[in-house]
Amino acid sequence: MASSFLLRRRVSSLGVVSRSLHGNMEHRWLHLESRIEALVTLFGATRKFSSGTGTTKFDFTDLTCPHTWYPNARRKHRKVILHMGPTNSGKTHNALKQLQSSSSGIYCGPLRLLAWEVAKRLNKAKVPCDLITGQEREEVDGAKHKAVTVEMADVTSDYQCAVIDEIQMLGCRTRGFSFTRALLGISADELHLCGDPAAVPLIQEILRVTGDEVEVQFYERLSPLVPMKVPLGSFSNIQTGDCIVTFSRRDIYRLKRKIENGGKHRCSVVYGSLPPETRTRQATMFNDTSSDFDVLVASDAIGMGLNLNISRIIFSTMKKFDGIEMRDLMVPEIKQIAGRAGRYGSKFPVGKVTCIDAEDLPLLHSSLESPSPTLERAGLFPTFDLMHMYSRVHPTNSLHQILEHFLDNAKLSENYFIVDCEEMLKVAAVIDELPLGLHDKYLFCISPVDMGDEISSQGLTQFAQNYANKGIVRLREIFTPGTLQVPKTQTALKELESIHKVLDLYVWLSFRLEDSFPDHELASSQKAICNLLIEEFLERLGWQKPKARRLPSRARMNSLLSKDIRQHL
Ligand SMILES: Nc1ncnc2c1ncn2[C@@H]1O[C@H](COP(=O)(O)OP(=O)(O)OP(=O)(O)O)[C@@H](O)[C@H]1O
Ligand SMILES: [Mg+2]
Repeated sequence: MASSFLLRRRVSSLGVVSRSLHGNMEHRWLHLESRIEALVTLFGATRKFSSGTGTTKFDFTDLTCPHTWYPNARRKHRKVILHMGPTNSGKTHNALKQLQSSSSGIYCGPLRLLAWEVAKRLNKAKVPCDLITGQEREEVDGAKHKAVTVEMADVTSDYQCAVIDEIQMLGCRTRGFSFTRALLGISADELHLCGDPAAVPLIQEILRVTGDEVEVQFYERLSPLVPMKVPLGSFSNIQTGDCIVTFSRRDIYRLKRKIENGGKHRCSVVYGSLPPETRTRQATMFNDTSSDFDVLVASDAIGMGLNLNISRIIFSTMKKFDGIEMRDLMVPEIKQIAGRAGRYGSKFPVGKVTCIDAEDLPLLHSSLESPSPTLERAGLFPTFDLMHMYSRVHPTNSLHQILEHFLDNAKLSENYFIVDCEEMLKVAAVIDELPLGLHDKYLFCISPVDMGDEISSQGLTQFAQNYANKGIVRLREIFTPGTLQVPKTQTALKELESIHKVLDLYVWLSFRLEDSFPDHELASSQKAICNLLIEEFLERLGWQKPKARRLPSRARMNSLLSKDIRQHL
């Protein structure tokens, strides 16, 4: 499988970027320069800015007034409606009703899956809606509505209505700043925020300086959630509609096999590094009562985003490795996951929740009874414009140095924290070696690369090197179509998931540097093939009823793929 990607760690000679190949960038730079001048004006006439002499009185690291970064939104008197309540209480449903009946609008969600679902819902209701995520642009004729992932929220257009879902994520250590940006920056007459009541005081405090009108609506759960007094005990007690929650992929596959070996149930799986398309299809199979897949084994990736017909959530553990240490699950995590059981309107109107081991029950019960701790601060990150202005005054600084400077010196009001940008720093350390402009470097830094994944990080390095050297990155230079296979082991599966991440990264870059990453179609079709091969692996794994295999793998794939994609097989 690894031979599919000829990833090289180093390219010996670094060429000079061909400007002609970057023609489309020139226009963007001119536009950026004028925006920067406008920003300098906006930040106050009393502060002096001089890029020519290298002296300035402008404090770029003063981030105490982030609401002033968004003049469009500040010109509006926004009506902000907070829909606050537990999971499954109809918050998003009600906000979407407003969006649907507005003349123009935008939905911003934390996940691609949520944006897909909203675009589908609006289009079905005959409200044309574009879908825009980092990796998708599906434009619908006449659309005045958009469903986007929060990072893609547009803060330059005007909307009648906007929705930001799962707004409590503004406290997220890494992605919080995107929610803060949407909250402060979206220019809409009506802004609907859906989420956990723990975010209410902070949002009210943040919006105190914007002049917006704020109204809070509290919601109750639409269906009961019953914490069980008894643990699952034996696996023979697993029933149709159960969802077993665990946090490592190894445990997910171990539990799937264990349950399927019992001979009574088949398991769909959902976890973070599965491609989103595969996650959706696994969820669809679980929801479909006519399929064999009646039990779900999942990580906390089900906490948000998927509509699942779960009867009972069963925690296999109440501990999780958070990248640094094994720790107990926190109250909001437990409530978010447990709340998935008993979705309103599904065939399981009462949700139940328990653990495999009796010793975990006290933590489960106490957490479900506790309110989530109040959010204290929202994530913030300097805009690219600020970093660019700083770099004009300190032209020798690398992006890594610029980022570190902002991290070390940022001045913040008490409502904000600077988000963790470890991942960006890792990319910057690689990219700073290349002859690229600041904007290009920044683009690679904010790309959806997983630097903890060796194949994914090597993919990024090679894309950046080829881009810097030649100005054009052909997918075939590092990837040989036709070599992907159904994985036979979990190691091979993990590798295929990583290859999917690299292809996803290519697609992401192709939307931003269209001329330099021209193989958008090929990358998309190879991604689709990865999804099918991963699904084929999942179907082959574990116990199977004799009738379970419907079609031989190649025939099934051909039946699902378009002619365009089949030619790459
Ligand atoms: N008034 C309603 N009529 C019909 N269905 C509804 C209504 N309100 C909510 N639902 C359905 O109930 C389910 C839960 O609603 P919704 O997704 O809005 O909850 P939520 O509070 O946003 O939950 P979460 O915290 O999980 O995001 C959805 O399937 C939704 O379509
Ligand atoms: Mg919701």
